[in-house]
Amino acid sequence: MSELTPMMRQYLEIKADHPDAILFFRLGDFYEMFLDDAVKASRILDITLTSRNKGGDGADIPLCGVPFHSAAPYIAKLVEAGEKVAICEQVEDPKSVKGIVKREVVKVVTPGLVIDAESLSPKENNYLLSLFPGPDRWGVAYLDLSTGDFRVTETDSADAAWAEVACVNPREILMPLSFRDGGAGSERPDLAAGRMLSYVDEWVYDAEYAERMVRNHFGVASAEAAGCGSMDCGLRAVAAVLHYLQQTQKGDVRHISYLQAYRTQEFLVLDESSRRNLELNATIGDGKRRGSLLGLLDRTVTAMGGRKLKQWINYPLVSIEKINERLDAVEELVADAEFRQGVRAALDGVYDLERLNGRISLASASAKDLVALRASLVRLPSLIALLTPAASTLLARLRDGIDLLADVEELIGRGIVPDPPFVLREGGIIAQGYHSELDELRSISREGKGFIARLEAQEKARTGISSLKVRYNKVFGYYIEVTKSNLSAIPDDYIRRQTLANAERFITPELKEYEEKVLGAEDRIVELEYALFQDIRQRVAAQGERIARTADRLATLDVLAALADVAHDHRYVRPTVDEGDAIVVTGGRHPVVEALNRSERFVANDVQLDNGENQLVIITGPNMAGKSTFMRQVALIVLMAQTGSFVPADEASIGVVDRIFTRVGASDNLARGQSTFMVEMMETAAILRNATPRSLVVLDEIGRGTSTFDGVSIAWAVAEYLHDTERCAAKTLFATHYHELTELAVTRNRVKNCNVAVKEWNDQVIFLRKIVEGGASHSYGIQVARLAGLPQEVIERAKEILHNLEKGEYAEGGIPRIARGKRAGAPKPSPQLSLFDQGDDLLRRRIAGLNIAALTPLEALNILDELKRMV
Ligand SMILES: Nc1ncnc2c1ncn2[C@@H]1O[C@H](COP(=O)(O)OP(=O)(O)OP(=O)(O)O)[C@@H](O)[C@H]1O
Repeated sequence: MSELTPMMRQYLEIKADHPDAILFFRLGDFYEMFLDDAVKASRILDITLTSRNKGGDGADIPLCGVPFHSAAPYIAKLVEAGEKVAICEQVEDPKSVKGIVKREVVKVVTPGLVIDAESLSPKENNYLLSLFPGPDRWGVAYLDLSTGDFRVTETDSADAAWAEVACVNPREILMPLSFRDGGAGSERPDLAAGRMLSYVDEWVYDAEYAERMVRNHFGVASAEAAGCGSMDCGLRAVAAVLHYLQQTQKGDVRHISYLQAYRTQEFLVLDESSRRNLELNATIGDGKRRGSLLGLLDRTVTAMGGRKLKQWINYPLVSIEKINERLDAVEELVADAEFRQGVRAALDGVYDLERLNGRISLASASAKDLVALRASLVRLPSLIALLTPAASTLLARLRDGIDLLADVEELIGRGIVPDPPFVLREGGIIAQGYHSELDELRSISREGKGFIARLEAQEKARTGISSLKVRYNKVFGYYIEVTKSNLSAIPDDYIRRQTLANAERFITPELKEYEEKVLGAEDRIVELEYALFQDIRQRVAAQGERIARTADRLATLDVLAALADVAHDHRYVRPTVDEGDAIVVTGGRHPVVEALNRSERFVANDVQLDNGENQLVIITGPNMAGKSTFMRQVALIVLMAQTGSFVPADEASIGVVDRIFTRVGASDNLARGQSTFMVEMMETAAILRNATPRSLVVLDEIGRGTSTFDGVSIAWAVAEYLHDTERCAAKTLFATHYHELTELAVTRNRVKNCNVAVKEWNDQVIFLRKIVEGGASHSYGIQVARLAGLPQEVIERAKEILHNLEKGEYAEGGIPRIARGKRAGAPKPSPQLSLFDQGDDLLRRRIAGLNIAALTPLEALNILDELKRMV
């Protein structure tokens, strides 16, 4: 080590503090990477890896580099590949007499802290999420550094905390260091996968430190004032985020000025699988946005509106007052098409103010960003004018809360040219008239250039050399060029500088004097422009809170207008949302199936669920009839109503729901090492534990993942439990293929049977898609299998087996009908009896199945004994 060059020593020292990051080590106009970092970076970035003797001991060190001026895309690519990048610059060392000698890390870019990569999709947040597992609660905090959106909550279980992770979908998760080995990350590898896990020292989570951190950052007297309230675990999760920010972002993070604390009870609780099953954000099949509820409703015209809509859909409200406030606003926008379109058009040119604000605050905004901010602000007065007559409380509040930010608009308009260049250091950014010294320098530069043109004419006249040129290059500055044939005519005051093949170059004292003035002015212009730009950017950054508030209001307005637009186009109606206990929907439709499945007209259906006679609705019907679609549609209508959206129905009255649980189909979670059946049972257990009479439960064929007898028994018992247990007597839709369950209605008075009607025609089944009262008589599984293209031979044999099963399994003489032919020497299987036969029926069937003529006396005696025991 002692033989290393000083530079390498410095590199290794810095690297020791950032072992998990690729170090971008500034050397002149390049960022260099060494050793393992170089090997990794050259592979990911596909750039040349070289080696050089920097070790001083003869050892070659691998290295690669990227130009300083165009480093951003390389950094973005590394971060995209899941790496952290520590940017190390030369900084002035106050202790050093010579000036710049020190290098230090000025910023660490991590996947969760990306603010301006192309990979940031406009309508998605890029969250850094922090988990703090306390003894009985979990703190969850998440921040989008690019927008300043910062939220905190607490959950009462690890599952609920991971449900937040699934919903928030962060790129990076912060956890206490003690969880590195086999801790929380390994608890849910499926959710941890694909996200960077970063660990924070335990002491950061110390209550006192956390409180101090939060107070200092938000400049408030207590954590309570910062919005953390009494969330002790939440506070610690927040502190970890702030600590991590301090470690990675050396710059100002003023735009992170507001922490939004929420309690899960303030929202309709949706667990992870319900969000997935209802396809709120993405489809189950291909994980795409198209085909999801969000995909359908997202007609927002701004990126911030898109992000807010996602927030609304994932966190529907439970406050009737707030829901109706949103619905009033949507109604006003639905009713007046001109108003709605006007608002949407006014918002259409508004840029992503949240991200612009983030970049401005983090001093990475370009002049173009400031111009974009101004272009957005310019649109606000006409938007306010449009909103002036708005009557609904929410629209009026938004209108009154939008800050025109006229001072910011004026400053940018006065200071920055309308179409500035991308590169800040090229000049041409600051508008004429903004700064007198700059104007003066510019006129010197202009005049200087004019002087040089005049000088050329003057020298031509003085020397009589018509081909004489005044030119400029970086080495000599301005010079006079005379071709060889004219050399005899040059005056005495010309000083030779360079001889070329055909010409010679000269300077004169007068030319040099002007040159100094012009070039000096130009250098100073670039410097001054940059300083002025930084000053403007800082002054705008100081207004970050105001910009953030206005951005939030514009986003809300955008969401309301988008919901209204969809409602208008798809003929949705305003639901009545109240405290009643009933969900009554007439002519309900599945919003997405209706919109996307154009090959079949959507058949609307009614539903009534309440805590009385219609608490538990058992839905039977063939496969493919539309049971799942119907149940999901009910859940989506409730969810949309509580989001503040109109709903796809002729009429809907929704008694507000506290939770929606869905247990739909088989969702394997092999990554978690659990079987399909296990997951199904765990989800069912969670429902029975957490449902309340105000909840909506959707159960689709539970118990299907095991043997028929076990399955039907579990399904039956679960249904009974949901009916009989007061604590969790939720409004329940229960689809099943076990027709036996329809019997529940006989003994339980809050059970209703429904089925999805079909028509039989020529041994074919025609789906009517209509939900009607009563249980289904048939499964029609075989007909559906035929539709799916099973070979005719298999279909015929299945029918035969079905017939036999229905008629009893044995032919006369005890020959089993299902297996073709007799099994030699095998003991006779006992006849499979219906689960729900009464004891007498068993006896009767056993006797009916006897072929007396074929029995030996001993067999007859044994059977008699068996029958006696049965009695
Ligand atoms: N009301 C409806 N109107 C029009 N098409 C519908 C309707 N309901 C369902 N469909 C169509 O029928 C298809 C099958 O519906 P769904 O999956 O809900 O049936 P299912 O009864 O749950 O079937 P399985 O028991 O096999 O799961 C859907 O993909 C949808 O396109």
